[in-house]
Amino acid sequence: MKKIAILCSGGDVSGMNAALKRFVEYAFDRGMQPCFVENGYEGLIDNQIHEAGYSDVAGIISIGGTKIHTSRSERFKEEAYRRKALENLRTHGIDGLVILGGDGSFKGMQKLADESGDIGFIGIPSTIDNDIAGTQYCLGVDTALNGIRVSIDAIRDTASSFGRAFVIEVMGRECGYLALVSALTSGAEMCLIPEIPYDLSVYKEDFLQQKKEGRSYFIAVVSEALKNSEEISRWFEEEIEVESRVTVLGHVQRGGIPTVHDRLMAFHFVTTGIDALLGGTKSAVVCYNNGTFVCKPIEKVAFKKYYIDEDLLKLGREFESPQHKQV
Ligand SMILES: Nc1ncnc2c1ncn2[C@@H]1O[C@H](COP(=O)(O)OP(=O)(O)O)[C@@H](O)[C@H]1O
Ligand SMILES: O=P(O)(O)OC[C@H]1O[C@](O)(COP(=O)(O)O)[C@@H](O)[C@@H]1O
Repeated sequence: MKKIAILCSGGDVSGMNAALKRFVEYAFDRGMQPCFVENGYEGLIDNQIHEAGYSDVAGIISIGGTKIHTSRSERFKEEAYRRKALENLRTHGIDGLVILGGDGSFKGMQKLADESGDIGFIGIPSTIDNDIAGTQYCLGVDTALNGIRVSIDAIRDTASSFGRAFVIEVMGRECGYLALVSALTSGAEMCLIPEIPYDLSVYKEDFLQQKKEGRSYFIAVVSEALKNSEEISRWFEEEIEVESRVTVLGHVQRGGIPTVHDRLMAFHFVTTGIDALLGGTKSAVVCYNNGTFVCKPIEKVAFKKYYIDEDLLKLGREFESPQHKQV
């Protein structure tokens, strides 16, 4: 292998820049020329490909987002545009491509790999949603969770001062992982995610009892997938008789200084990915499980449903059982 490239696709995450830095430095270490594809699959189609050097990655490790930009590309779903993308890779003499993205990006990568034959493709799970089957961890999740924690801690200050209920809507697309872990680690009273059926009448009995015992405020964390934040807020006002506000955390969850954990994970993901390309892998996704990084075929990753770990779900189910917490 002489030349390898990297691109970012789908939602950006904090830690992508650390991955770019490792990519450039490790490619040079292994005697290859690293290249950047700007702007995800859109840039691949439009030939936004250039060689990268040490100066391109100097000072970016502590910055969120991605220096080479990302995109969601409708054109890439059409074979004619993917043919153009492959032509561009060949023109630049690129033997391997590393793709930082989520399962959508990997589905696109699979098509590209099937249509290519000679170029190697490696996916690195990168999404704050942590919703990719086959890997326990996706790059960016730790930074997102820590950002959410800071927001919920701050909301608790005003919630307790006013004696209000706050319904905090957390991202995750169809997956409740971010909401569940955030609710558990911020000491929320309520957690609603698509993976756990809930019964508001059980919450009602518990919350009214807690109110009697002196609780004056509530924190509810709800997954964006349920699309019911306003409804839950009204429920607090009407059924629990406590003033309520909704906070949609939104895209603040996608930014911020990458945590140490995400920087380190970026290094391991990229190292494993480049080693796999050098070992002749033509198409795979780097997965992290129980402390180990391994490459798995895309079909075991992108086309399977992700399930939240059962131990976490068990903890999540405890939100609905009456706890009569004292404040
Ligand atoms: N079935 C598919 N075939 C080809 N390309 C796809 C497919 N699904 C997604 N992609 C490409 O991957 C990009 C990123 O996917 P998306 O689902 O938006 O984000 P993520 O990779 O984070 O899940 C899409 O904009 C599209 O270009
Ligand atoms: O930034 P956009 O395009 O509005 O998309 C929002 C979605 O992107 C995410 O932040 C991340 O999703 P992906 O990593 O799968 O792209 C989701 O949690 C959210 O639903």
